[in-house]
Amino acid sequence: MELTFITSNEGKFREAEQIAAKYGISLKWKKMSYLEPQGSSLEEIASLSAEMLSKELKETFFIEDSGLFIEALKGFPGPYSSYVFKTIGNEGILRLMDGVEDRRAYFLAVIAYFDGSEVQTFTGRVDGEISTEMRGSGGFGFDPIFLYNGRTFAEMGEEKNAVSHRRRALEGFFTCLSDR
Ligand SMILES: O=c1nc[nH]c2c1ncn2[C@H]1C[C@H](O)[C@@H](COP(=O)(O)OP(=O)(O)OP(=O)(O)O)O1
Ligand SMILES: [Mg+2]
Repeated sequence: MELTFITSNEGKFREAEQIAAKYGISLKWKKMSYLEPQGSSLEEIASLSAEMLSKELKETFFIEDSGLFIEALKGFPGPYSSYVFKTIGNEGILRLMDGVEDRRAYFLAVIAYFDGSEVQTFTGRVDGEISTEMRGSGGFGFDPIFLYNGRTFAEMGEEKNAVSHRRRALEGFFTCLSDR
């Protein structure tokens, strides 16, 4: 089975491709950015984005909206993670967290799948902590500052795919497809 994944983010695509292969699914990368409406939750943003794209494209596809949510910062950067990463980046987040005791954070990924007639969403979450310094060279985005069981996602390499928010969201998606 082949599915089209629409994203401008190569890191997301590479990880999704590796995870899909474990389910015997191949992914076609439609590399493009798309309008992301402002929204209060990733679920809302992902489903609205997929609805808008479905009017434009006459094919089935899925997208993913994801983000880093930091408890001490009341969920920031959350739905604004892409913009925050491109502006202040990991260094900026570490500065905001300088001296903050509560390091709890989680990643969320929401897959929105358009099957030709409707949009369905699948959510994955992984809990961790914000490190006090950047560590590791693997992965992408906020991986160097996201600690999971003592290692950053950037230090975990492929092991990240076994526990990440992306793995958990895709697992729900692929399981639902196989039950159809
Ligand atoms: O596993 C991850 N490890 C580290 N950082 C991550 C991860 N997953 C999302 N992130 C961060 C970076 C990204 O820029 C933002 C998602 O923003 P998001 O709008 O979903 O993605 P994007 O703009 O990079 O690509 P696109 O919208 O074309 O799919 O959150
Ligand atoms: Mg985006």
